[in-house]
Amino acid sequence: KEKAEDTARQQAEGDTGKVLVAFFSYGGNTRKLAENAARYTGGDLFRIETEKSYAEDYDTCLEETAREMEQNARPALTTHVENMEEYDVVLLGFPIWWGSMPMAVNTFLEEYDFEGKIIAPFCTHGGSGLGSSVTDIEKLCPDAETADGLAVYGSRADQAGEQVAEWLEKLGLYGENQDREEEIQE
Ligand SMILES: Cc1cc2nc3c(=O)[nH]c(=O)nc-3n(C[C@H](O)[C@H](O)[C@H](O)COP(=O)(O)O)c2cc1C
Repeated sequence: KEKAEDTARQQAEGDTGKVLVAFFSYGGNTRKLAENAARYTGGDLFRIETEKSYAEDYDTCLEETAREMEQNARPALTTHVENMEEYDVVLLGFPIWWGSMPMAVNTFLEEYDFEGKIIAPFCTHGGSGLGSSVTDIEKLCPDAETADGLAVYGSRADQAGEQVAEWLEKLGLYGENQDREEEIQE
């Protein structure tokens, strides 16, 4: 089944090159955006996962992640992109944690060579918007081109299909062969 999906994705690729949709999500909000983005671009979906699991309890998770921020930690990842050199565009999704991206996204960005690639960030958040994430990405990946980012309120993640589609259209990444009508009817 996966092979067939891969082929369909390859056929859906436009002139913009091959797209990877890499995302980190703790509560599932960002995952919804990522799934839409993969569907609309025909890109490959990749979930950034950490060795450690963050506490389900929100306050405990806040404490854990605050400590990571203080220590400028690089949590180890259990998932890896085998063929990063094949991608021209990386749509990078994450929740805003403490005003920027989770430290696991830093680990991800340091693992690969993004030279010549376009990184288009998207996030879900509780009010911060993209925070300092874009600047942080640019610092970690000075050889990549950073495209305009998308910020969606976490509470709106379920209804963000159209926002995601419009963002991708602006970036010229919206796939012609995707059946947007099914998802977003006026
Ligand atoms: C540890 C932690 C820190 C957070 N820090 C912020 C923040 O600084 N600013 C903000 O707007 N939202 C913050 N949030 C809210 C999340 O960004 C928001 O709920 C997001 O949609 C979660 O995405 P997810 O379900 O994909 O994990 C934080 C959430 C958590 C769990």
